[in-house]
Amino acid sequence: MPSYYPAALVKRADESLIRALAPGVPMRRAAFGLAQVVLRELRDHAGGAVGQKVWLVVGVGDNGADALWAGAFLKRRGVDVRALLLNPRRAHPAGLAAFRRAGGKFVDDVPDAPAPFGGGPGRGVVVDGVVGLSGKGPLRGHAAEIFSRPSGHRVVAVDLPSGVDPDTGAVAGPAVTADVTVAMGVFKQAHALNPGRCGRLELVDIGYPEAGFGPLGVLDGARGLTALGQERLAALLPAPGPGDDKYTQGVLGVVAGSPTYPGAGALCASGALATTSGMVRAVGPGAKALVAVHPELVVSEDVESTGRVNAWVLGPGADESTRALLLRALATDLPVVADASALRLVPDAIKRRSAPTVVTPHEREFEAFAGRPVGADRAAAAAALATECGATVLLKGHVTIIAEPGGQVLVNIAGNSWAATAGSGDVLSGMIGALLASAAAEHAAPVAAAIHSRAAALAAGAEPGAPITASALAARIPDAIRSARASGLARRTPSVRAAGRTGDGNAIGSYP
Ligand SMILES: NC(=O)C1=CN([C@@H]2O[C@H](COP(=O)(O)OP(=O)(O)OC[C@H]3O[C@@H](n4cnc5c(N)ncnc54)[C@H](OP(=O)(O)O)[C@@H]3O)[C@@H](O)[C@H]2O)[C@@H](O)CC1
Ligand SMILES: Nc1ncnc2c1ncn2[C@@H]1O[C@H](COP(=O)(O)OP(=O)(O)O)[C@@H](O)[C@H]1O
Repeated sequence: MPSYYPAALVKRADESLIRALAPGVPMRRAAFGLAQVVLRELRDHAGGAVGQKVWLVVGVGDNGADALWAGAFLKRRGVDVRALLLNPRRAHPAGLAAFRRAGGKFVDDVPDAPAPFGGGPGRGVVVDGVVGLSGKGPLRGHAAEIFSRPSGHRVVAVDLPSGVDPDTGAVAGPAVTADVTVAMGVFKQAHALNPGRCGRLELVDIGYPEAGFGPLGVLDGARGLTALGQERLAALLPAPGPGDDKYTQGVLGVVAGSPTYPGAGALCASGALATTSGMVRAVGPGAKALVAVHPELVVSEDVESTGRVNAWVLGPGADESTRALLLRALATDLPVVADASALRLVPDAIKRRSAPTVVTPHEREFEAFAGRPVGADRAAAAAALATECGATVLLKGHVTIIAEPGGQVLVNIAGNSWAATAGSGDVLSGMIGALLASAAAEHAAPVAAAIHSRAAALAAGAEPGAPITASALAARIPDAIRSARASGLARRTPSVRAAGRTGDGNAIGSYP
């Protein structure tokens, strides 16, 4: 079951839900859930709810109606709620009537909170009810003006931050940056693809059956993006058993580092060594320098004289002197991770492969390798390249997209940005390689990405964290694996109502 759905499917599912329940029931549940979140925000950031201010910025659709119904609930709880109707003639009639009946007031603007922007009196909540599932393009007119200036209030988005594309998460102009986004019923793709605009995620149960969508049908078998979750991650992490030795867990060959870039090779090897208790072989002109840093590596001169390996990592820190070696490894029928210099030096040989291949570009490498920029729809761009090349494409970033050649797309939401440091990609490719050589080969890329983000968080330390090096990240891989295995074992299946973004935001799923 995916966890993040395309908007068109959710609209159809909402229609089925309305038919299955009494009309208005899903929306009243949505509004009640929204009101609860706003009350919590007021208590946490404005010192209480009674008498505190909430501004509803209301568009013309059901998203605005959610805001108005929530405003009516809040008014009855003693909150001072005011609605700004962006288009008064087209505002949702029933929502408007409910808000009026509750004694809500109407305003023409949202005043800024008194400076400084600390918590306490004067600071309220602005509810973004401009657009939700049917939103297209940037915010316009008055809505653009309101949400473009930092008002000092907390911003709570209804379902989706307006101005953010519901399916791609792309922003093409003015858009809401929410502190909290209250998703109705199910998460949409933008919740995974643009966490920076969504802020904290809350999910409201509007009546979908908890154990799936069978009775409603519409979302059954749907494609979207699905959270990997702690239990799944823990289950996918390999661990040696009583019958294992260093060979049976998978042997990885690494062609990384060179006289020009010795450091990248060392970092790649550190990622690989920390992710498997099997064996890592270093091959090529950079190998001798690597063994000086990592004595566990088994070194050889070239691909032919290397003992048996189960997978290759090719490219981090490689230079022109490794080209022939890269081509020989690519010519084998073993699984390969092609990263960094390999993508630049031997792109055609990578694209020609029929054996399992993972390419791991960041956006600039993607453009050079694919011959076109990533564009606004990162998931679709990665999916298209994966289909074209018949390879797994791991597009790096805060949200890492992992697209499989068969159309499945996996997503890892880092949850923190400390991994944005030189060399951390080299560590990642080593990690993927180690898993690709192991029994966990099928999910090597998303599992490695999830552990990589977790290791970065551990290296950065407790909030608010501190800058890390790629070496520090690699040093925390064992802790990341240990904690992932432990929390997966401890965690029970979360209920829909309790679910929010998972701590590390790891997701695995498919793209239409
Ligand atoms: N039905 C239910 O029971 C439930 C519904 N739910 C809620 O309904 C929401 C979906 O509501 P919705 O489909 O009515 O559309 P919505 O997103 O409010 O857009 C309205 C109109 O705005 C316009 N517009 C588009 N882009 C724009 C822009 N950039 N700037 C300005 N205007 C723009 C465009 O109209 P147009 O201008 O094209 O005429 C569009 O049709 C969903 O997200 C959830 O919150 C939940 O409570 C669950 C139960
Ligand atoms: N803003 C960010 N938040 C979280 N992770 C990030 C961010 N930017 C980059 N990363 C991660 O850091 C790593 C950087 O890889 P890459 O760009 O190849 O660096 P290098 O080439 O220096 O090793 C990738 O795993 C990527 O997903």
